[in-house]
Amino acid sequence: MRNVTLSGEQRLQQKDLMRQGALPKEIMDSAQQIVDAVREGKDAAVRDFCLKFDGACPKSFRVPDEVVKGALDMVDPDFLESLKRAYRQIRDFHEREREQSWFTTREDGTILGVKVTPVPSVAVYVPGGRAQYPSTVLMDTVPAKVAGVPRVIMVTPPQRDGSLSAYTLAAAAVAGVDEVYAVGGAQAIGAVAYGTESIPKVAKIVGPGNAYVAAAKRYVSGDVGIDMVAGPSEVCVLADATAVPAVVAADLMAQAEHDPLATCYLVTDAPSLAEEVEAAIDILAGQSPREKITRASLEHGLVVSTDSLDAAIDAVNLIAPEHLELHCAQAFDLLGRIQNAGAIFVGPWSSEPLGDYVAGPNHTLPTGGTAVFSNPLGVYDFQKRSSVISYTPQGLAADGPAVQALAQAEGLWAHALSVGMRRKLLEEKTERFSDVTAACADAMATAWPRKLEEPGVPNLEGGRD
Ligand SMILES: NC(=O)c1ccc[n+]([C@@H]2O[C@H](COP(=O)([O-])OP(=O)(O)OC[C@H]3O[C@@H](n4cnc5c(N)ncnc54)[C@H](O)[C@@H]3O)[C@@H](O)[C@H]2O)c1
Ligand SMILES: N[C@H](CO)Cc1c[nH]c[nH+]1
Ligand SMILES: [Zn+2]
Repeated sequence: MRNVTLSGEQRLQQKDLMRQGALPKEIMDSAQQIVDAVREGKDAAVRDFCLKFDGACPKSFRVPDEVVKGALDMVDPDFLESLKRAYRQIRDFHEREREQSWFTTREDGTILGVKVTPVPSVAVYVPGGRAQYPSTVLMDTVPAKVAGVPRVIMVTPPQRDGSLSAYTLAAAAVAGVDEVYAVGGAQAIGAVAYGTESIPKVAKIVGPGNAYVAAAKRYVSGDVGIDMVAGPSEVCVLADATAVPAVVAADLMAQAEHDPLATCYLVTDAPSLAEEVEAAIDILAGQSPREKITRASLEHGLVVSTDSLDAAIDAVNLIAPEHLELHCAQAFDLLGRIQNAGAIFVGPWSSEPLGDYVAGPNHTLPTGGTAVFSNPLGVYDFQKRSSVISYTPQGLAADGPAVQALAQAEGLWAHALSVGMRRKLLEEKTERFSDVTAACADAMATAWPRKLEEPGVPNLEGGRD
């Protein structure tokens, strides 16, 4: 790992962060080319990329429903029991996020509110390149189902033999995915963003993936909704002298083993901790079947050593990691000072993999510094809000003059007319909207009922003239 040592008033700078997670330009370019080719060439293009990047392509991208359900009988009972435990806890957590429609009635009878509607169709991306992710099937699908999304389709890359993992399919059956397609990478994102002969276009794409998937999602956003940039995994451990080096090492390695582009940070004000953690990593990584990926990732990891907890916390907030672990005495007391992190694991017992699998909060989280403005995937990502506005004649009479004055200031005559015409109908004691002729005759007078006073001219360089 690289080392940055800060002392006194020194603080971590953006230039100290290599930001592997922030999607390199070559990957953005490559993802764009793949998406454009799929938009143009549809199934045939998807098939070419599938063969090129996954080494195999199934005859049909759609996985028959009976194959999905059949996977439940193929997997180990212990796995299935654990999967169902995870499902229940994820569901319980996300039920709390569901937003309800609400309405309020003013004294004049006017009703205002918010109508909540599920997104009509979503594609959940489930990664499947360097590992299988049945846990991500649950994390992506449960909030969609809690929100009431009527069509949830899942896309995930085929394995080298063109099949899908029984674990992943069993998770799709437990979570209630409506349709499964064996297609992954940027080509899957292009396919569900624009549609092909056999893969449907959806309204929104969610879920994590490697840098190609994240880059493709960013590229198609706008033409289709996306949740966030959830790219290669990240963890930041904030540790003081109470931290146990081997435990910190295991937690860094737990994210490093996802992807050579995963990024690990250790931020500490304890003088010898970093060396002890690195020594523990050396021993432990040698035993991992994923040693190569783990070491490749840790090579660009960063250790930030500080001589104060304040500088350490500032560094964490600048990093804005996907996952933050607080290995500190009185860890809960630090929570209020953490501004930027996708998920915060408080205290030494809160192993990040608990959050990956079973705790309940979502493990699809913002990466590459986007935790400064993004949220964990949640039910809110699958719900849209429409404002509801229903006026009574009394409400119109009360608010109408303000609308007309504001419309007049904006020079929007018909806006004022729209309200003025209704006021005229009220004045004439008729609520018959079909009888507008009389109101029209008086339209100008009603639209600009009173000349506004000319305002002064603001001096844009400061002060008032
Ligand atoms: N941020 C989160 O919430 C979160 C959650 C879970 C996993 N993850 C991350 O998801 C990722 C999973 O990655 P993965 O690779 O295992 O699976 P993946 O499904 O994301 O990516 C595999 C696909 O990438 C494409 N690909 C591979 N090499 C390519 C190349 N050179 N050019 C173009 N396309 C190429 C292929 O189409 C392949 O099917 C990891 O980075 C992991 O850290 C993130
Ligand atoms: N740590 C990943 C999010 O960055 C989620 C995950 C799934 N399985 C194991 N881990
Ligand atoms: Zn993980």
